[in-house]
Amino acid sequence: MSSLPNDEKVEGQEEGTADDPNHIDPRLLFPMKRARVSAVGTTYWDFIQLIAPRFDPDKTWESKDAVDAWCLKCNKRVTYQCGDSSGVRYHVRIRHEDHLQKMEMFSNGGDFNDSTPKKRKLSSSSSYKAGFVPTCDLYDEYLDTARVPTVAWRSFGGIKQFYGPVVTVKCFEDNSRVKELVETDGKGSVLVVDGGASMRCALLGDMLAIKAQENNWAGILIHGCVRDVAALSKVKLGVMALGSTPRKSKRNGEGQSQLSVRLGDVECRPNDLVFCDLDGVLILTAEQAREREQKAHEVSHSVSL
Ligand SMILES: O=C([O-])CC(=O)C(=O)O
Ligand SMILES: [Mg+2]
Repeated sequence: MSSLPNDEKVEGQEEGTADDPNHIDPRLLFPMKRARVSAVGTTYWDFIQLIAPRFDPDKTWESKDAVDAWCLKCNKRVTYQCGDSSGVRYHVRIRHEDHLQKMEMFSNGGDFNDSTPKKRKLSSSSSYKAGFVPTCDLYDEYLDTARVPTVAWRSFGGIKQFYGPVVTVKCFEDNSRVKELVETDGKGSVLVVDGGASMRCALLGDMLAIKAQENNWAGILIHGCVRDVAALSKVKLGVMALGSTPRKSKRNGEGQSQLSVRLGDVECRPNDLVFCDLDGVLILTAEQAREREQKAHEVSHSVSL
């Protein structure tokens, strides 16, 4: 897994670097303090530590400062962003299954306060608990049964990897529907906007992105343009688009939501599950997403019996 793009180079550091995937200066490592403990006393963080942005013996680092995580067993960097441990959970699930099986906590999506694994009702759409998985790992698993739009996406938001069930908007140079939707509760969904690839005006800027972040959208994917690029990069929201332009869009109440939309050479439907990161975009059908969830459920259930 690659490091996050906004990792900073460590100034004045003598050994190791904070952005080398295979080497770390041990002085940069610090434990995750808020790791919740499973029924059998283990956590996802038993051999994974957080990476501080620089060496400072006088500072007590917190998880919000971490630039990524480090697996002490694999000697490998693991993706981590404050508030999002899905990269760590994915790493433990894929590389340290034995540890995971001891934990008995996969069934409740990593919410370790509930120590008794329960049978979980499988949802039809919006609660995919398997967590973020890098798009290249998903591609290797699904090959071309997953949809990968042949589109030169650029990442504009402060969150570089995001995923969620799809809510669609189809519009052309009019962002009325986008504005309406970011003012509603996104429930962790990704807003997929088919803007007809228009480069003439921007369908999103920092104000609408902040609204989306406040209203629990995981991200916004725009087959079109954004603006306010400098400010957008500071908003803790996933935003990917084709490019940017200063020109704003119309707002004449045009456009439709929850239609099947087109992203370059692929179709994207409401309730598909979309994964976005710096490698691009990968879309699973709702059926594939349910199968994933079912598999995760079976693993956890066999563990908890
Ligand atoms: O208001 C718009 O249409 C886009 C924009 O500039 C913003 O969201 O900040
Ligand atoms: Mg603006």
